[in-house]
Amino acid sequence: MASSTPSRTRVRRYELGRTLGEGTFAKVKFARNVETGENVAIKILDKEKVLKHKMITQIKREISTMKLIRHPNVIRMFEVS
Ligand SMILES: Nc1ncnc2c1ncn2[C@@H]1O[C@H](COP(=O)(O)OP(=O)(O)OP(=O)(O)O)[C@@H](O)[C@H]1O
Repeated sequence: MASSTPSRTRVRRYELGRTLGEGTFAKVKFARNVETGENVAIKILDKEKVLKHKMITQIKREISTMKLIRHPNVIRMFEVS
């Protein structure tokens, strides 16, 4: 029997859901880890915009900072790829 559930876009082990917000260089989407069932926000960078505005160094710095922060009032970054 055919399933009526629409197929969802997958990024590695994450199943993408609705868009939560958009910034200048990225879109943030709701996502679900299909292995653990955990819900997360996934940030997808627009590579062309990042390169055009020479933002790579700043973005790498933001990633390094986020990796260091562990605070109950700050979002936790799980992985970067
Ligand atoms: N962890 C998150 N959970 C839910 N929504 C989020 C999360 N992170 C970002 N968003 C939403 O996505 C939007 C875009 O986030 P992003 O970090 O790309 O840009 P920004 O820092 O808000 O803006 P800019 O990059 O233009 O300075 C945010 O404004 C927010 O609405």
